[in-house]
Amino acid sequence: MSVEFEADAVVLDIEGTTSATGFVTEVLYPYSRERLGRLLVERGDESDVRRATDQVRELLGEPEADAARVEQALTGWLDEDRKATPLKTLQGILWSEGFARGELVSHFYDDVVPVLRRWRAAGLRQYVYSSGSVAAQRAWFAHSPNGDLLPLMEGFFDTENAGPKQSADAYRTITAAIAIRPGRTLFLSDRPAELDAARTAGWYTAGVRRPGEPYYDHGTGGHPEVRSFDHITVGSSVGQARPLPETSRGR
Ligand SMILES: CSCCC(=O)C(=O)COP(=O)(O)O
Ligand SMILES: [Mg+2]
Repeated sequence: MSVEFEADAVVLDIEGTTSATGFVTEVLYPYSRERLGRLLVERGDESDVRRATDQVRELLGEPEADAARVEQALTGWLDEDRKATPLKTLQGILWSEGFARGELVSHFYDDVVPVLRRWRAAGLRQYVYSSGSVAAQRAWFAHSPNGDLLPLMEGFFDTENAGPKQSADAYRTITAAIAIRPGRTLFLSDRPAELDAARTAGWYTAGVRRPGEPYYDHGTGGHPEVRSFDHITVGSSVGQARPLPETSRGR
């Protein structure tokens, strides 16, 4: 199915939307699992590590939890794929260093990068909103198989600077930060609950359903559905694209 939107900004989920969940769980997760323990023990004095460790203790309700207990909690959350902010902060540290060392290269579905280049050339403002930390997102875009994609992007949001992805308030926070009206912003995600929250905040939404992804069988919960970025047309008043007729607009 093809859908058309009249928007000035597009905000992208990563896992399941621009990129394969399998790559995240089979490449990135093991990479962080093998290194979390040493990070906690050897670099516990670094401000981001200390902040994340304190957040883990707070979530556990165990202010005295030692590094071993914190690591046990984090690996438990990794196993259940709980997208807890401190886990994502620590993973982001490890992944961004792995990308910088050339040990990791990100993954994008084939349709994504050409479309992002086209939208950017047309003047659309492009952002990311992912459970992965901003550090992880930036490294992901900087170290893609297509080279450095950071110049295509205007900004990055995660659960620390915006809030939980299933809360409408997070999308309101992003709206305030990017200074683009909610009715001119499109969110693309694989998860219906995230799309619901964005729609509650007044954004356009489209559910991305790709074969093999965990949410493929869940439907899009009534949101316009696409199987490829090639099936999305965005008309932008900041770019050169022509305005779309009212009748063909998706929502
Ligand atoms: C480069 S971000 C790493 C992926 C990740 O850890 C994650 O949780 C992505 O979740 P999303 O919100 O993008 O579905
Ligand atoms: Mg996702």
